Amino acid sequence: MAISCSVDRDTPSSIMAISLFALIRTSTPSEMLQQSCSAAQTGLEILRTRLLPSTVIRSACTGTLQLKEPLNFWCGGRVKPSTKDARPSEPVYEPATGRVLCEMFPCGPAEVEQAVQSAQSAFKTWSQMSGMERGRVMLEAARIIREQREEIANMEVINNGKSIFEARIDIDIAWQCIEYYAGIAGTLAGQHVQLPGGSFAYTRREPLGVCVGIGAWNYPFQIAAWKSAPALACGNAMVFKPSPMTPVTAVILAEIYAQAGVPEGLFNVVQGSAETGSLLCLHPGVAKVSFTGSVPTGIKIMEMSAKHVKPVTLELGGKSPLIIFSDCSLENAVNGALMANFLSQGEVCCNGTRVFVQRDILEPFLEEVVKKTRGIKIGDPLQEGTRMGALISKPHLDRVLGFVRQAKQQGATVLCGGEPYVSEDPKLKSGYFMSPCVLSNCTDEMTCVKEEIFGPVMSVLPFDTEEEVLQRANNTTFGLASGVFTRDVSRAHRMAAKLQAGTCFVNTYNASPVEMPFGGYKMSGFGRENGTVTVEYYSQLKTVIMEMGDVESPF
Ligand SMILES: NC(=O)c1ccc[n+]([C@@H]2O[C@H](COP(=O)([O-])OP(=O)(O)OC[C@H]3O[C@@H](n4cnc5c(N)ncnc54)[C@H](O)[C@@H]3O)[C@@H](O)[C@H]2O)c1
Ligand SMILES: C[N+](C)(C)CCCC=O
Repeated sequence: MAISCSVDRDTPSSIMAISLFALIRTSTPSEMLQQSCSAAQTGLEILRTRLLPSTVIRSACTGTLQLKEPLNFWCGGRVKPSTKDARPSEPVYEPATGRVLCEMFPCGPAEVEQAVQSAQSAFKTWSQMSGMERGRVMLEAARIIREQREEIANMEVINNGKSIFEARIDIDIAWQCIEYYAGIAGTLAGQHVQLPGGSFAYTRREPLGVCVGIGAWNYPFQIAAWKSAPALACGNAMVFKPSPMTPVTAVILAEIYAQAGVPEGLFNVVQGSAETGSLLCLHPGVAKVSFTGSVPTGIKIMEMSAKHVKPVTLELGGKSPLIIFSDCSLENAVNGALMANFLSQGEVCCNGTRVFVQRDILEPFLEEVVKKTRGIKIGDPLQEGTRMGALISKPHLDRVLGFVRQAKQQGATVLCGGEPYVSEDPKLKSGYFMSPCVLSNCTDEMTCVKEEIFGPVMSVLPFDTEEEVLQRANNTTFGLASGVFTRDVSRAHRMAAKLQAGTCFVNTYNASPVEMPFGGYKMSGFGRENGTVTVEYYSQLKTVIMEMGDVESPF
């Protein structure tokens, strides 16, 4: 650890102006290679950086980091913001402290054009490589992520607010995803079909071209990996737009791909909000849009993509049911309910926030779940013992607290939490923390039971019979995930078959193996991420028909 946390603890009022480049580059800024992009004449300064070996800073402290480096990335390097026609920068906050971490410069039409051109240029090379060749480069990217796991996880924590414990898992899932699709790249193949008279036909699995990825803020690095890994494995290039609230780690992924040896411009990052995202969706040079975010934005993405008949993948929100039968292991069910509600401060799309509990075990369930929820350690997300960090922003925190207030007004009982959490640590006093909340006496009509809260709020609802709970669980426009706790195997399969959701967790919740497809039913979206099926969403099939004889014509 070249600069340790103790430096800051000794001088708590000082801000260590550590640059992100200091974390990941091998040279000083003056030594940095600065080139103009050969792919697109950007007229902007492209800064090519390389990741540091493990002797560099392994961690930064909460409340110390300031990032100065450009966050846009194309033509193989970070791109300095334009001096003319620049859009005003937007502050990016560190959720645990409320401090400004960096400034994000949104991309306008000119920058989006450059990024798309950069991707188009790289696509020409990448799409002509064999799957094995592509897979080898991706394996190297996965290896670098493993090597830089701690640095990337720290960055994720500082930018997103989740605990370091969880961020490490997110980074692991990201490299596993890239490794998985690296393996699949070499297996991509068409089909050969014999036709009459010695003629034959075959299919070619071809890439789509430049794919756009648009991400949400809850899993910034993981979402960038989930979209880029299958896209790149299939031979596509990508322009990725992270959420404006979490712009930091997608750029690190871009640097890692570059260091691993992808062609310059293969994976690009453009920063910005709705305007930048719209420019990407409407760009005629973009072949596909993969979106993760809310339902209302997903609808707009689909509308915009329709203009050029672009295929879309939509990973949207949810209000998933978790159904706990009285024949379950109560201890596992309580742990499952916590996993289903309080990971990443409850900011998880597939969370099982409608917890249906069979009436005869309602009381012991509530007693245990409240006891364990009260024991969740909230605090500095970079501390090892912390299990709940800060929510993403002050407006989002206020919104989540508003849902709790409204639930009380509508008759729910707050059994624990649901309050702003103020840490004794002075540096966290302006952070966006709240205590995890369990609501009882909920009914299906309450807002807290119907709407996605995207915060640490669990609504508990009693039920009596299997038929009744199935009907209530499916009575929603969402369909992302579902969960069942029972020891009855037949019932488990019956429920899994009848629940209208893209995933059903049985006697667990929020497990996320990269081998398994993830995605929604109903308004939670369509298309899938992870698993072999995702190849279908990032490639197209061409049929080639070969006549070996003469052409028989009726004319
Ligand atoms: N199903 C999944 O895999 C999944 C995963 C994570 C989050 N989510 C969902 O995401 C939501 C929370 O994330 P959020 O608040 O960032 O969502 P959001 O819809 O506000 O934004 C998502 C992304 O879309 C961009 N965007 C916003 N308006 C746009 C427009 N008009 N055109 C193009 N891009 C636009 C944003 O800048 C951001 O990058 C929740 O509903 C959650 O359930 C779903
Ligand atoms: C990795 N999890 C926990 C399954 C979350 C997937 C992304 C949803 O927000």
